[in-house]
Amino acid sequence: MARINLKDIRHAYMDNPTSDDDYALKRVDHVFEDGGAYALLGPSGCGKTTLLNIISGLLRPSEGAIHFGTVDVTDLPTEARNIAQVFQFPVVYDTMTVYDNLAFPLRNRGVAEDVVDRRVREIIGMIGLEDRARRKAQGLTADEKQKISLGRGLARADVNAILFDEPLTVIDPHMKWALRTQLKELHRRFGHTMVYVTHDQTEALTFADTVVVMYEGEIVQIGTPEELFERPRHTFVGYFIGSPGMNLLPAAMDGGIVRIGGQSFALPGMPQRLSAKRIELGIRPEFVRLGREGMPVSIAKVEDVGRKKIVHADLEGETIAVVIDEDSEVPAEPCVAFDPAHLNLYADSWRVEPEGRP
Ligand SMILES: Nc1ncnc2c1ncn2[C@@H]1O[C@H](COP(=O)(O)OP(=O)(O)OP(=O)(O)O)[C@@H](O)[C@H]1O
Repeated sequence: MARINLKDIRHAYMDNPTSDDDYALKRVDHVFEDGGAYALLGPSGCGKTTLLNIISGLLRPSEGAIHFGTVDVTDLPTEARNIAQVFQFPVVYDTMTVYDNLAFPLRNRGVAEDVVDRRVREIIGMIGLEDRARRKAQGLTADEKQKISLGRGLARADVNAILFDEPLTVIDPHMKWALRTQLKELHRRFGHTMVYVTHDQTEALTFADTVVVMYEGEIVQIGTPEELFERPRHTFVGYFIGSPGMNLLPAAMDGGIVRIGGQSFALPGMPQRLSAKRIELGIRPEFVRLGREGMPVSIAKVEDVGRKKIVHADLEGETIAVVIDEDSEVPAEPCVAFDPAHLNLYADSWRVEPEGRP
């Protein structure tokens, strides 16, 4: 296992990049701690796979260096980095049995056959393929083959890190949940450094202790699932995490007072003035109260989503989402009020950090 240190990494796929926009990765300076479970989360094209390929050695960064522990691996090929990788689509030996596929990475390293057997049995149980152990991979479903790929990635105990690139794409939704839980359990037991790429927030938030959110080639926030929910550092995180995402309302600020429409909010720890082109007030739909007091709204739509309802309303020309319990009623003359403890202020998309508070 190893601590992975990405030192001032930038990457451009084109020759002679000139502006920031020419870089698929603008600048990444970050440490993945030894034994941590990390998710790289972000929309398509934000640079997740580029970053993962730099860690695995499939790609050499245009600038910067990468260290595994104390070793500079920037110029080392993948084979020399001692990592396991699981890709989006199955990589299995069709003519080998499920058992031999899982044993392969261990036998390849000369691990004693009794240790191989113990480990392979453990992994086969974990991926739920006990009854297929002696069958050739050929003829298995894509779903089953991907479980073999996952199992192969987990087989060796002595790797520096295990890298997963959207590994559950071909797995059916029910099994996804089970495998994610097992991966987490495995992480707890063996303590591998794991980096897991996904564009699915549920996958990221349930798998990882720390989520690295990427947007347009940059890391916009690194935090626990709670931090990303409570205090999104960037409006993109507010919008991307949560279902529905955070409400962002155009605001003005003067003398430390934030205004939206006719309403004023005194937020503790805010500067007196902000020199930003765009100021927004962010509040999660879960922290908006719908009742008879506050700012009047008109209701556009009410969605029933199981145990909750999502109310979409119009507040002074802006659409706002509110989450209420399924048995709550929408009042005749509805108003919204914001829980001040959960208000976030954004200047040009970045959170204004209150002085003396997190
Ligand atoms: N081989 C390549 N040559 C040129 N541009 C590339 C190459 N690979 C990726 N890119 C570009 O780099 C940017 C980042 O791509 P990357 O695949 O890292 O994003 P991603 O977040 O992993 O997206 P996805 O989830 O769709 O795989 C994108 O604009 C993409 O078009």
